[in-house]
Formats: sequence, C-alpha cells, structure tokens
Amino acid sequence: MRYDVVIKGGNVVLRNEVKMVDIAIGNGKILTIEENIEEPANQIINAKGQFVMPGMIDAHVHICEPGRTEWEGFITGTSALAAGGTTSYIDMPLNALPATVDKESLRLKIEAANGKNYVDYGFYGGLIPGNLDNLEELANEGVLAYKCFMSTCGTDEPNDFKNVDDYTLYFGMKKLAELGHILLIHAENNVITDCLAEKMVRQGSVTAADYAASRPVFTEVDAVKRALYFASITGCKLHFVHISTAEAVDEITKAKEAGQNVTLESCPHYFTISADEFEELGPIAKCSPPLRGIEEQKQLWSRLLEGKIDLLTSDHSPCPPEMKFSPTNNMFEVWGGISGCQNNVDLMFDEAVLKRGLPVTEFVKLISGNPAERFHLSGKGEIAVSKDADIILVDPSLSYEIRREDLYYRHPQSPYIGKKINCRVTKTFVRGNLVYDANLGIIGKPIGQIITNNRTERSVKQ
Ligand SMILES: NC(=O)N[C@H]1NC(=O)NC1=O
Ligand SMILES: [Zn+2]
Repeated sequence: MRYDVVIKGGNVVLRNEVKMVDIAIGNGKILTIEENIEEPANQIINAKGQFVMPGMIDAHVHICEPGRTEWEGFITGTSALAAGGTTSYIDMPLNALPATVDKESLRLKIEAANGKNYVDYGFYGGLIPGNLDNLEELANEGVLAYKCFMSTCGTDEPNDFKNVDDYTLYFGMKKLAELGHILLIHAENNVITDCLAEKMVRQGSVTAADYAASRPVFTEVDAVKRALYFASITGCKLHFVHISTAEAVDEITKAKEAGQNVTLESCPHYFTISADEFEELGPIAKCSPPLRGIEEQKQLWSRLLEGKIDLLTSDHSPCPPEMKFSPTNNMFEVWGGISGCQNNVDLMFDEAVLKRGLPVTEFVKLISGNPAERFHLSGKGEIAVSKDADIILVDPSLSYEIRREDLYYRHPQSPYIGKKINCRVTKTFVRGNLVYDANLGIIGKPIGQIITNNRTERSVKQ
C-alpha cells in the first residue's frame, strides 16, 4: 500500500520506551510502527537524530475570540501552538466575551472557532455564580470539563467571567459530580489576596515583589484544601490548574493517596522564571498565582521529578501590550497573564529532560499522555497504532534563541524573548498533516477539528 507519510529513523517515544523505528501514516492515523518501513509514501520524513513524540495537548489556553479577538484570536493563537509542538488544546471559558457559561455562549465560541484552528481543540465550560442550571446543557453541547476561579477575576464588562462564591463552589461540585464531569480550579484565597492587594496599593507598595507578597504561598494552599474538602463530600472530580507551590502539590498528593479523584497541572513559567527575575522582567512576567522564589521553585522541580505533577500546560493568557503597561509602574494595574504557549515543549524538554534528566517517556506523559487520559481524548496522547497521527519532531541538538519576530501570537510578547533553548521543535503533524516546519513556518490552511466530550467516539463538527 501507499502511505500518506512515513517518518523514518527517529527516536520514537512510545508509552514506556524510546525505540528507533519508522512510523507510517494514512488517513490521519498511525497505521504501522516498525523498523524499516519500505512501502512507498507521498511524503518521507527523515527524523534521524530527532525525538519523535506525540504532540503536546495543552489543556489550559485562553483564546479571547469572540469578543476580545484583539487580545488573541484562533488563527494567531493556534499558529503559535502548532509552532511550539502542540497538536491539541482546550480553550478556557474566560477572556472571550461572552464567557463560555451556557449553551448560547458555547455555540458562539464553536462558531467563531470554525475553520480557524491549525490544531485540534476542545472547550471548557465555566462555573460562575448563577449558572448552576446551565451546567448540564454545557455537557450536552460537548464541553470537556468545567473551570472555576476561587480568586477574584473578571471585569465589569457585560457577560464577563466571575469567580465563584463558596455556595456556587459547593453546589457546582454537587451538580458536576452528578454529571460525572471534572471541575478545574484556580485555587487562591480571594478574601486574603484582595485585602493584601488593597493594603499594598493604599500604602504605595506596588512593585513586582509587593504583588507577589500579596499572594503568599498559604493562600494557594488554603484554597486547595477547601476545594479538596468540598470535593470529598460532594464526590466531584477535581483538576487544579497552574499549581505554583510544593505544599499545594503535597496536599493534592495526600488526597490522591486517600482515594480522591484529583489531578494537578503546573506551567513552564513556574519552573523557569523566579520571583527575582519577575522583578527584572516586569509586567510581561506577571501572572497569578505569582512567580515564586528560587527555593520554592527548587521544591516544585523536585515534585515534578518525583512524578507528582500530572500535566504541564501553558496557561497562555495574552493581552494587548498597552494592558501590560502602567504609567506609574503599578504592578497591580497591569494584566496578569503570560503569553507562553509557543514555548511549552522546547523550554521544558530543555529544562526537564536535557538539564535535569527526566526520562523522555515521563516528559511525554506530562505534555500528552496524561492530558489525553484525564480529559478522555481517546484518539490522542500516544504514538501507537490506530491513534491520531498527532506527532512532533524535536531536535535535541539544535539550539536557538527566542526572537520576537518568530512569535505567532496576536501580540508577539513573551517573558522568554532572548532566551537560548537547547533543542527545537522542527515539525508538527496534526492527524498526519504537516502544519509547521521550522524552516517553512506554518503550512497550509487551518485544519484543526473540534473535540467534544462524546466518550465513545470523537465527534467532528466541521
Ligand atoms: N483571566 C486569566 O486569564 N487569568 C489567568 N492569568 C494568570 O496569570 N492566571 C490566570 O488564571
Ligand atoms: Zn488560565
């Protein structure tokens, strides 16, 4: 038979081993994995010396379309994802307008996304005060899970997202437990962080260090513990987003060991940018929870290397440059969110695998296998026969410097500009289609397809 693509001679990262084998692809699927595939193919890729692995599944991305497309749109955001070695992502229910909190707003998202994605995509629904009765319709329309904020969020703009109160958190969990769905939680104690922020601003303490001090470690840990308790009595499955402290990881690990259905993610910036560097970089590196001190960062690294972190995600949360600027250098006034989704794979492969010796099979679980399993993306997350051919090539000997002009974001800003990375994503295939090549850039039309929560088959609505 004639294959569409054969990837030859790479170090292929399988579930539990790395093997030098060829991969044959047809109809978007992996058809054969063998040494020396000789059958003809329309496209033969020489992967010698490179790692061939499943593409990243970035389970935490904020595409701000519709409503705030000037912050980040599907075309620009997913170009960046493809260039960074991501082949699927899940879009957060906030930062677009309206926020994705009911059937109508989800339909607007689906409509806006249609035909504009270079990689495959799914959606989260939001849990906010007042939408308990909309959770089921969101499930029926195909959301992959739900997200809520325990810290303060949102603006006064109509239909923007809102953080939960404890009533909504508890009864939202009860409802989602009935629906069998996962609730993602941004865990920070809003009362304490808001009061500390107000106090800091009142006394004119508005530097990066002051901002970080207004969101201390214990405010993350406290929120994690409260959510775990609510989940233990409601039976809701939880996933904690962007965990920034070892103590929070430890609380979640204890709950897992006690039998709770709970997972957690962290993001490259918590491992690669310290609080001191935040002070030097300024607003571009502002996020919440804030970047932590070097000692905390070391502890977080040790948790990652011990296998206690389930997923790596970007929390790509972009905005226009003017929102990252304060004329009075007031760190509390600028947007909290880091543009980073183009440098998940290379940055963390460099830091975790090349510099710290994390086995590449474990790395692949963090970026692909675990998110696929957690969110039931059944055709994805692994290089295996019959899986989608969502495949990336990573050259471990190609170093490069991140330059502004190479970023595909709507606004090419990133705390990583100028950073040298000791490996490079050279090709990205989505269901067998080459969508990015390091020498050619983004290739062809946006071919990304929607992934819905139909658990038996992936339904494609395009
Ligand atoms: N609204 C929004 O994107 N918030 C994100 N930004 C960030 O730094 N943390 C978040 O949760
Ligand atoms: Zn986020």
